[in-house]
Amino acid sequence: MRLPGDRLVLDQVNLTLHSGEAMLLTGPNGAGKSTLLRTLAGLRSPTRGHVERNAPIAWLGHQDALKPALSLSHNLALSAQLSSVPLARVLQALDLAHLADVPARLLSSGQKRRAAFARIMLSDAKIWLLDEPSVGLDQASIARLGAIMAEHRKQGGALVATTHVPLPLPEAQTHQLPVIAEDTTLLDAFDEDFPE
Ligand SMILES: Nc1ncnc2c1ncn2[C@@H]1O[C@H](COP(=O)(O)OP(=O)(O)OP(=O)(O)O)[C@@H](O)[C@H]1O
Repeated sequence: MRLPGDRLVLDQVNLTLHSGEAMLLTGPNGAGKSTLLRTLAGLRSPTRGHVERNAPIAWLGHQDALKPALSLSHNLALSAQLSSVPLARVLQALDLAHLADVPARLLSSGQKRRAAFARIMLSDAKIWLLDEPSVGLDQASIARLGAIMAEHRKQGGALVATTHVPLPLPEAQTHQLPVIAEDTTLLDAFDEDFPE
């Protein structure tokens, strides 16, 4: 994968994920974990090669995408309306039920992260693509996330997660990405993204 500035971040990546499986993308800052995940999601096209997806995907990015003035349950209302999973069950699984009527602006960062994860659970998608899902979560919440991800796999789902910390994902494949590009090429990328 080449980014603006002719920056090579991913080279010779070959991954396969089956139903029930999980994959962790690891590597240092800047190695290309998010870029690979965005490519898997179809948010970016690979310079060479291709991605085959044969099931719907749900995407958890770095932004929690909550409207500050709306309550947690209002923020999730549209996803809940389209979902086959009851919102109450999702809120309970994420220990968010007691916060349903609280405006999102009053939630802590870990609570916001769990709220963003609620959308994933409500998506009905078979493939979950999770960019650093545990950021801001305490140990109990990470364990809860582990149980939710295990249940998703048990139901035939699959997931790919980027992470800098160990996640409770038994029998997950780990794909470690190396840093390929020098950071100095970023300046060229900047010029290309924002021409004068
Ligand atoms: N649109 C872009 N244009 C140019 N370079 C980019 C662009 N997006 C990302 N990069 C560069 O590509 C490299 C990989 O970025 P990416 O965000 O995928 O890394 P990462 O492994 O997820 O890092 P982190 O662990 O810090 O989240 C970085 O050096 C980044 O600066």
